[in-house]
Amino acid sequence: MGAERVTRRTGGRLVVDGVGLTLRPGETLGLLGPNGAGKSTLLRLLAGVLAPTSGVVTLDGRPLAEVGRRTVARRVATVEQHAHTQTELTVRDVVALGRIPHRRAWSPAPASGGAAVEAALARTGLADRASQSWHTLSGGERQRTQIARALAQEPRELLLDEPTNHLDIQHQLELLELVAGLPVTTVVALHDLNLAAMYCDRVLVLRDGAVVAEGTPAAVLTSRLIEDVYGVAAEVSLAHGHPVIRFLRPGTAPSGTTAPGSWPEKACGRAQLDTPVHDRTEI
Ligand SMILES: Nc1ncnc2c1ncn2[C@@H]1O[C@H](COP(=O)(O)OP(=O)(O)OP(=O)(O)O)[C@@H](O)[C@H]1O
Repeated sequence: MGAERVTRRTGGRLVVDGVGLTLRPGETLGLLGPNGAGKSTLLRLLAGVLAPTSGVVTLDGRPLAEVGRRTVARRVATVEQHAHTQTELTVRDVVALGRIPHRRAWSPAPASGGAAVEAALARTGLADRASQSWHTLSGGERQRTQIARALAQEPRELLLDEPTNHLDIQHQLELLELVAGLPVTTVVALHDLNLAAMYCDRVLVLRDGAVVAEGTPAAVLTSRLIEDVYGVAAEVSLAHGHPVIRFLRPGTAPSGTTAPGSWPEKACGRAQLDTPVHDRTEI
């Protein structure tokens, strides 16, 4: 899957601005950037749900329009931020929706949902919830059900929009562990830079719809980039080969120093004032 100079204009504004990307088979690419940067829109363009204003999205080097809707529907699974249903469905029913693109016309759905559905339920820890009504699930359980639906589809490309929303820390880690371990090419929009650093092979940072950085988390997630793109001061260190980001409260100096105006300055005197606040550790 790839994108060549993909642009999307909405409401007279460039929401996605000339994005190019080439996904490597099996990799997990993190899509980063502040609110409104264009992450969700780019995911929808990659999924073929939205059409680019200009540029082209490709699957195996062919434009999506040439590949055909049915093939795209089988190959590419998406998990959007907010899933709703008016219908009374069980967890298993929702997960079984993932099989629809694989069904031949007019063939009935298997009564149990089939092996792919059961495997997806088991992988997401929902097997014992399979008969529960979707409407009674917690936010996190709903999120996991959507992931299970995407897995039941047995896609080759998986597009996830902030899948860790609503999940407690254990389930955030488990979900990304699961996603990163799948033999599936994955693009995942994330707000948590530490999770991106832990689980993504590469990250792509968007700002105002345009790519501002792309590469391994260690190469991209520097304190300078975080300050530049998010306007937030951070210290970045390396642990187990990936960056660990510690955000600093506004006006706080890096560890080992003290920001002017904070209490030790008064206690320790003038020397502390000479430490520049912007001199932060960068890997
Ligand atoms: N249908 C629309 N009409 C007008 N503006 C839109 C439309 N869809 C998206 N936008 C705008 O496009 C920009 C990008 O939105 P998008 O949802 O892609 O950003 P995002 O990076 O996913 O944001 P977030 O992190 O907040 O989810 C936003 O400023 C949004 O308001």
